Amino acid sequence: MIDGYRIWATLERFVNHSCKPNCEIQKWNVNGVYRMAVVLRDIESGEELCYDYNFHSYNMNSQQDCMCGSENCRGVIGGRTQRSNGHVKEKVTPLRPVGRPPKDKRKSNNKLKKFREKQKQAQETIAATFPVIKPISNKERTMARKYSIFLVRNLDKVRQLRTRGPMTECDKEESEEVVKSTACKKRDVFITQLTALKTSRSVKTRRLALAEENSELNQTARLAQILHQILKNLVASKGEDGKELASFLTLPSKKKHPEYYTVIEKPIDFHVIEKHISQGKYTDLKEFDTDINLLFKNAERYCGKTSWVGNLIIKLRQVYIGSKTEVLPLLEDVLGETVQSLVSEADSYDFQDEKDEEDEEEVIRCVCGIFRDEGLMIQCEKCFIWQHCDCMKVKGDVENYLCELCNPRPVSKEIIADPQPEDGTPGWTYYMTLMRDELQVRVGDCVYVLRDVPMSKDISVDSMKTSYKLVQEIGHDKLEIFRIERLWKDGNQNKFAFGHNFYHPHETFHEPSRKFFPNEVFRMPLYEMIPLETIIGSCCVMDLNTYCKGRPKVMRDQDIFVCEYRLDKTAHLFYKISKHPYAINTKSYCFDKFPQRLNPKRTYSPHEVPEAYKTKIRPEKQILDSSSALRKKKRLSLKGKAKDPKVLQQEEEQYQKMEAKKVKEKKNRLDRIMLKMLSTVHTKQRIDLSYLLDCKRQSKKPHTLDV
Ligand SMILES: C[S@@+](CC[C@H](N)C(=O)[O-])C[C@H]1O[C@@H](n2cnc3c(N)ncnc32)[C@H](O)[C@@H]1O
Repeated sequence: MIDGYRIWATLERFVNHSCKPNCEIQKWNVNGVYRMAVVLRDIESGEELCYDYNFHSYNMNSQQDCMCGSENCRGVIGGRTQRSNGHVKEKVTPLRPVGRPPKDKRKSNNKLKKFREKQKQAQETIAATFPVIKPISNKERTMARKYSIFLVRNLDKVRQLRTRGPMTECDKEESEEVVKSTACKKRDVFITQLTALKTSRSVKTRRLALAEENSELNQTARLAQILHQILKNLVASKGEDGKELASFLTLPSKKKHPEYYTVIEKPIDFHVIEKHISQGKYTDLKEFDTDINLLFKNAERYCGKTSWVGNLIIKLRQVYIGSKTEVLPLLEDVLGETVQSLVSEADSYDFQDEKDEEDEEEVIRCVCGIFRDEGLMIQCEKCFIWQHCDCMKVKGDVENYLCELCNPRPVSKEIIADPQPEDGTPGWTYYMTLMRDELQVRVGDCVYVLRDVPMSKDISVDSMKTSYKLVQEIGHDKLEIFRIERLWKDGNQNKFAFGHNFYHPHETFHEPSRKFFPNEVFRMPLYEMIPLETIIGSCCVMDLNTYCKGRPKVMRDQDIFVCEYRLDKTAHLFYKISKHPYAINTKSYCFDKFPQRLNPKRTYSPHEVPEAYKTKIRPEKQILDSSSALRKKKRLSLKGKAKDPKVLQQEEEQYQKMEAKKVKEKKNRLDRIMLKMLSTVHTKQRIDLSYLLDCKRQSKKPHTLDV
């Protein structure tokens, strides 16, 4: 550990940065564990060791000044390859290790070379086949990515090039007009709404108006475009006979089929949904989802699940899920992070649940405690539960097999992994489960791990330093969450686990505006090896979909965490986890499903805004309010001593003057502090904090302080 940010690090943490270093940091893979090595050049006696941090600078405006004193000092620590204030820093040749470059470097260099060659070849082929299309500008590219315009436009172009040769001017105008007219059609409704809203908002500031336009209307309009696309896919999907599947799903005439309207409480069809989209009714995917599912359910209810319409609905559902997944990146762009769960909602509930019900009777209960249907399984003749043959040390062909409860016998709860990992260390035995006293820990489990317990002087036994036996003195908030990926006993029968950590939100680097679930954690790619002694207890980290469905039995609520993202090594960047390893069994014998799926919302925790700041009372007013309360108190205490009303009025006026003077003094002091702060900020990079004064502006004349 060379980063002392989270836990106590090793000696290497004291190595300072230099722009002209005499060491470098290399990453080595030692038995599957990453190690950082400080590799030295020839060092003079007494020479200070230093290496080039080359940090990725998180905040380009507040980089740390470098004091290495070397000739080519870059002035700041790190950011060698980054742009700083618009300039690329001078490139410094890094110190190269002697001999062959590390394996991964060689590989990536080769890959890059191959990729460039392939790219060149592809470009040559394209140039030979088609006339060259003028490359699009950066601005166009950004817009094209955002709205997928590029794809449509170029697809048309390429198609035309293939069929009829180059596009004529006339063709161009035609295709542009089609794109323009559809875009206009979609936008018109919202522009009308926008104008209506603008007129009713004339009292508000322009900035506020802009913000509202961006966050609400713009979002709805962009969402509408995507929903149109999904609906278009649904309506256009065809069955085996070539007929459009959706053509059977239009609402019947009320006169001809009045019975339909007595059976179906909320009739809906694709035309209604399209109308809702065009009117901007859908502000999130959930509302749209509800309507589409209602349409499917109505059809199933009226015609029956097993009818030909029922079969048609199954196909349409698949098209629907496929279309949603296709536009997922666009949806994420418009709606934010929680889209994945919404997209997977329909499939998870409608299909998975049915499947679960079918398999419900097949109960797995094995000594390993793992509820996974894997390897050869055997069923108890008496209680009908299934067990893993490997765990029970039986072969699949045993007749009249009875589990350890129906036929009581001693069984080991430490299950050896079969086969042993190929890259395992010779002399070590790898396990699927191991016992830490009474606690059974399994590969795939999440556990609380105790780390670096400050040792009190009277504890003389060294092994107690990080033992679970000290947990009562530590408190659960000091524990780390750890996913076990390997378990083994070394040659001396010491037990170890290998796996990775999860970070809590406060341990990550994130924008202040990022929201979190209260029990959200993030998967870290830092792997480590821990003695089993350091494991305190079990917990459970779930993917969002399963988290919304229910809870594993025998797991306390406070030990449940939800994880949707993994972090990079620096804990700076968040990546969505597409496939979660170690899926949780959601069958009823080991999982309690909620009657209704949860819909958790992310909040600003752990950056909760103190209550006092949430109220709209301005600090000034608060001071005045509290002082008037004091005065009232005073007056009450003087009750009984009659005073001349004139004297009272004079006193009141005097008091008000004093208060006003105090407020003025405070204001002056604040101005002085702000001006002082301002003088420390680099002139070119001033930060505009004027928005902080917005609430003042609404009631008073504009503030002129340029912060
Ligand atoms: C890993 S620590 C190095 C050890 C640190 N000097 C100490 O005594 O604990 C990194 C910190 O040391 C300081 N530092 C290291 N190299 C520096 C340099 N060239 N110029 C200025 N500060 C430096 C910075 O404060 C930096 O955040």
